[in-house]
Amino acid sequence: MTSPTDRIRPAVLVPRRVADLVARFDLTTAVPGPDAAAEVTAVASDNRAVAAGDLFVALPGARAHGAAFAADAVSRGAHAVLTDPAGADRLRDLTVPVLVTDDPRTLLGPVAAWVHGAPAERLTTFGITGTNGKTTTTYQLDHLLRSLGRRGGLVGTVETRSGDRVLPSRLTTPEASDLQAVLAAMCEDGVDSLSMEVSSHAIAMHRVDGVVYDVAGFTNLSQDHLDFHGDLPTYFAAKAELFTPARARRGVVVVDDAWGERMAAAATVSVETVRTTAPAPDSPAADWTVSEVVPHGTGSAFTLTRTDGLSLRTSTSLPGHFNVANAALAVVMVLASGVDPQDVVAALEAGDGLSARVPGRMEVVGPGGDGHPRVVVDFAHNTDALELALAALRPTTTGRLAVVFGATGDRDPGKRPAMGAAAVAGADVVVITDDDPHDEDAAAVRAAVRAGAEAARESAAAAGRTVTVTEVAPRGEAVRRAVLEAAGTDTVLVAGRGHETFQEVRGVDLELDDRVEARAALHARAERTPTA
Ligand SMILES: CC(=O)N[C@H]1[C@@H](OP(=O)(O)OP(=O)(O)OC[C@H]2O[C@@H](n3ccc(=O)[nH]c3=O)[C@H](O)[C@@H]2O)O[C@H](CO)[C@@H](O)[C@@H]1O[C@H](C)C(=O)N[C@@H](C)C(=O)N[C@H](CCC(=O)O)C(=O)O
Ligand SMILES: Nc1ncnc2c1ncn2[C@@H]1O[C@H](COP(=O)(O)OP(=O)(O)OP(=O)(O)O)[C@@H](O)[C@H]1O
Repeated sequence: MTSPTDRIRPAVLVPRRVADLVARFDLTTAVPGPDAAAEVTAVASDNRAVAAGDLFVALPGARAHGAAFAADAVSRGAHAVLTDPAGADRLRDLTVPVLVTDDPRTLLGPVAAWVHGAPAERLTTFGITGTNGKTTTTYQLDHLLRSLGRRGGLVGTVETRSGDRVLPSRLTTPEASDLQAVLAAMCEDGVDSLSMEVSSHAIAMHRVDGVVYDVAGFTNLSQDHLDFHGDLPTYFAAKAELFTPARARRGVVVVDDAWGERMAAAATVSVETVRTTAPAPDSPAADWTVSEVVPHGTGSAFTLTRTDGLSLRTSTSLPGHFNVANAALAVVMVLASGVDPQDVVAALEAGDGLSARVPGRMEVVGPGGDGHPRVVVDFAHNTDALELALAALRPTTTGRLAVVFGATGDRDPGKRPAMGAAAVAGADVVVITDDDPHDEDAAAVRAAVRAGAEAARESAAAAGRTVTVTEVAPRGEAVRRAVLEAAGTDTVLVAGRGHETFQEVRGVDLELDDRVEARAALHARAERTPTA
């Protein structure tokens, strides 16, 4: 698990005078005031990540005030502290300059960008938001950019990549100070193009302040993260901010859902729209449409056409129509950045389309055959994604479709019964287990999911469909049983955790990787039936 102290930082740091920082950002100073010679070389907002020469930014938070950690930050070598008036009140005895502003969170990104020499301006930057599809689309984008001969850098839920430096992620979008340091490292590593996920939390928490994306992309919006945003319109509004001049130069919006239409209408930067499904009768025409979608290997081939007739045909190896939408978004974002369409066509041909491997996203860990089920691990952890993942696997499943999944503790309880119902609607065998219980009672979370599943099962039974619903914990055992009990023609979808390698139970990280569990179960099955 990535520790809170792990960071990718540039190796070469340029000192900045604290006095210049004060002047540039209109800061006030508390005793002892900036010593004219004081300099900082980087920025940290967590004391555990402070290196000698840093500016420590002590932020007020929901759980703590960063000022509580300022003395430790100074003992680790921080040259100055930036905080709010409440923080400054607690720091009268510090021996380094204490700089004050009313809302330091909104300055963290711009200050870190200034300290690192505005690294985002030295990269072509692509930022993707949306409830589902951000990770997949960033990998597809990165794949296409590399096929174009670009040197891609990546930031997202799975990992951060700068040249040869790779760091597993703790957050989808890192804290502003860490993000600016990564972008500076990318410049140092010769990266020229950034593909990154921008979560709604990140926008609301100012983590991407200090970046204006060359192209912003929107995948879709459905119920998620309401524990943080409160309601869907507020969640939407956080994402819509990405399509304003403060955050992007232009945008590409998938308008398959009504939220996409709203996003395109709300955008105050120039936006191109992409539609991959049949439009509702009164929908405006999209700038790009997807047609002629046919199965292609494990995924799909499709044609993408602009209203002026420009057209290209390509493919993705990732299963499901939603991955066609992600792929189309990636292509149009690259075109929107100004790359010549002929170069894009050539790169798609050279790079096998958008066939990026995305860890834990529709990842086939057992292809099926020889009497064994197909086993797929996916990150679907909300209702919409679960429905779509099941729908993506149904057409290629000749036997039963089984799903193993759970809901997260301490997060949006409203989605638990809905996920249970979605599983019953899409699968024949439903195995309810644990996701990350966090501090909640895991059995209570399962019971809430089960309530939705049982209600849906009864309705399905009334309509003549038989669905089996069971509850199995711990998760490893649930995966094992589902795989062992499946028939050779079945598909088992293990949903919700994707690439994750730890499960958090009451503050303890337990090792758990669905792909490892699934492979072990397939192995046990092969041992049990050597010539099935
Ligand atoms: C709601 C939210 O996003 N909160 C984030 C926020 O917390 P906070 O402002 O309440 O900060 P806090 O924990 O009270 O700490 C206050 C300050 O003290 C500092 N501190 C704290 C402890 C310590 O020992 N030393 C220290 O210096 C912290 O770095 C912070 O600057 O700032 C913290 C520091 O950066 C984050 O760790 C924390 O993320 C929490 C843990 C989190 O789980 N966030 C999730 C929900 C999130 O952001 N998810 C999205 C993706 C969602 C998705 O699409 O799936 C993401 O982008 O990852
Ligand atoms: N365009 C899409 N529409 C709906 N569902 C999708 C789409 N793309 C992927 N999914 C589903 O959502 C899951 C998460 O996909 P992905 O990791 O690419 O999205 P994400 O936005 O990064 O999610 P998160 O923010 O939760 O990490 C996938 O495992 C898949 O089941």
